[in-house]
Amino acid sequence: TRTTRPQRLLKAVQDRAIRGNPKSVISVIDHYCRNQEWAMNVGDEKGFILDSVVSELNPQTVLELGTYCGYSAVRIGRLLHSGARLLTLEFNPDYAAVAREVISWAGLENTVQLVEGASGDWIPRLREHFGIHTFDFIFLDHWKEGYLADIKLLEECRLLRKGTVLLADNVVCPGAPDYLEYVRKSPLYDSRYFKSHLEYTKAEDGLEKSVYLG
Ligand SMILES: O=C(NCCNC(=O)c1cc(-c2ccc(F)cc2)cc(O)c1O)c1cc(O)ncn1
Ligand SMILES: [Mg+2]
Repeated sequence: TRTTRPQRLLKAVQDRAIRGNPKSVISVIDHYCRNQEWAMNVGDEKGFILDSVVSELNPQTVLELGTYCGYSAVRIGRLLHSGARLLTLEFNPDYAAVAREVISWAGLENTVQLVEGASGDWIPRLREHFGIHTFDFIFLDHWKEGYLADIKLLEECRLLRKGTVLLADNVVCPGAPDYLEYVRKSPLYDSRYFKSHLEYTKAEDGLEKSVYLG
């Protein structure tokens, strides 16, 4: 049977990227998705904004919702200082299998931990299962319809603290209107939109950065 898009992306990484070199994994994926086959990675343009938010924050505990092929896990993981950890949740087992290989090829298996399952099931168990108190940084890039429910769950589970930064991908395309309305209206958040483009295209998209005020 035919290979899947994530499997073809992984083959490009294994054929073309340097093992243990996150920068080369990122550039191979971006070149492949721009020139051969589009894929829903956050990409280089929005990735540059993601990099600047992470670098400025220098977080110790990071949560990513929606791993897909592991591109943003590698982007974030490469910037974390020793001792810092990224926990990334992926529901789709086929995506998770590819992402584990991409994260390992980048040499980030000790920094990035991939957990398979639904975010709604895992969020209430993160504290007792992984000994996490609160997150410094959260990147939302999974089901767009799930963004709002999941941040409300994170609030309920007291996994946010004063100053926790949430960065949400695709708030314009495909869009997350209920999430945007909530973070922009709620007194619990200070929110700002970073205008950009849908990965590897000219269509508008952007990232919403929301600081939890607690
Ligand atoms: O779809 C699941 N995850 C991907 C979420 N991400 C996206 O959907 C996504 C989509 C797009 C996108 C934009 C324009 C377009 F024309 C087509 C797709 C871009 C992005 O940057 C994304 O991040 C999923 C499945 C499942 O069974 N269980 C849990 N999650
Ligand atoms: Mg996305």
